[in-house]
Amino acid sequence: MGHGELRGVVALDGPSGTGKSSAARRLAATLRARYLDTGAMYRAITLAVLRAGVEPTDTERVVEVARAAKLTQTSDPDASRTLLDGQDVGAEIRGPEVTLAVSPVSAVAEVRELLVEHQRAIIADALATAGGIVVEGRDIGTVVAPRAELKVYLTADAQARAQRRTKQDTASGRAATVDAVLADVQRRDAYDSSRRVSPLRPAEDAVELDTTPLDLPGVVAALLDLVEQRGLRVVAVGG
Ligand SMILES: Nc1ncnc2c1ncn2[C@@H]1O[C@H](COP(=O)(O)OP(=O)(O)O)[C@@H](O)[C@H]1O
Ligand SMILES: Nc1ccn([C@@H]2O[C@H](COP(=O)(O)OP(=O)(O)O)[C@@H](O)[C@H]2O)c(=O)n1
Repeated sequence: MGHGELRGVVALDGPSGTGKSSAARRLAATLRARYLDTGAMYRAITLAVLRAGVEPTDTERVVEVARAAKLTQTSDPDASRTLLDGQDVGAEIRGPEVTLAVSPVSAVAEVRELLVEHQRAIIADALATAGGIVVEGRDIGTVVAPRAELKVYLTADAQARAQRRTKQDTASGRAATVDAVLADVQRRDAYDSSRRVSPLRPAEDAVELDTTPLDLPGVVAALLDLVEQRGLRVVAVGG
């Protein structure tokens, strides 16, 4: 497999609706690098919990389900797929049931240990085969890849984030009002930031980027600038 133009790990963290997934995917595609959506992995385990009829707050049983689940997360930016027990669950994990239950499931230490180990293996494989990977989530710069070559913490006004999410939900056929989405975004912000294990927060050496006034191409351009400033973009030879 030919190497892309990114050398190393770019860690993108931040709250919901700041543009992590879209920006990370576009950045990775531009640099012919890999892309890892860690939120999709927490969502898939949450789906497994719901399917098993387990309460998201029943820690012991949540851990059992997480251990038994067969999760596959691919890292192709043009076709990022999430498989649970062999089935593509990409659409279902974005639904409201999973969104409502994902924060308590993600707060369980054993669930995080399992997934962090899995994520590190995917990152190691990407570095060996493609040379670079853009990883997005809540704890990438702080826990999953603390030695990432570039860490960016995306922010945006809650109102702007809720508007983006509402538009996205409506476009994918899910009824949503800005008020309801704003309430969900604020609930998850509070839960994810205050949990004991790996709370959402910027790494000390992260660059903060406020995306409120930017459109998506603007965010990607700012990220590309940072990648180039750090000397992480290399010209592919014979790739
Ligand atoms: N800078 C931006 N301006 C406007 N819309 C954006 C911007 N960044 C992302 N979006 C849109 O907002 C929605 C949420 O973005 P997403 O990348 O899923 O955020 P996150 O992964 O941080 O939750 C998507 O529909 C995306 O296209
Ligand atoms: N690295 C990560 C990624 C997601 N998560 C959890 O998973 C949830 C869903 O993440 P996501 O990135 O898919 O959610 P959105 O921001 O796209 O709505 C978050 O609210 C966190 O509770 C986490 O704890 N750690």
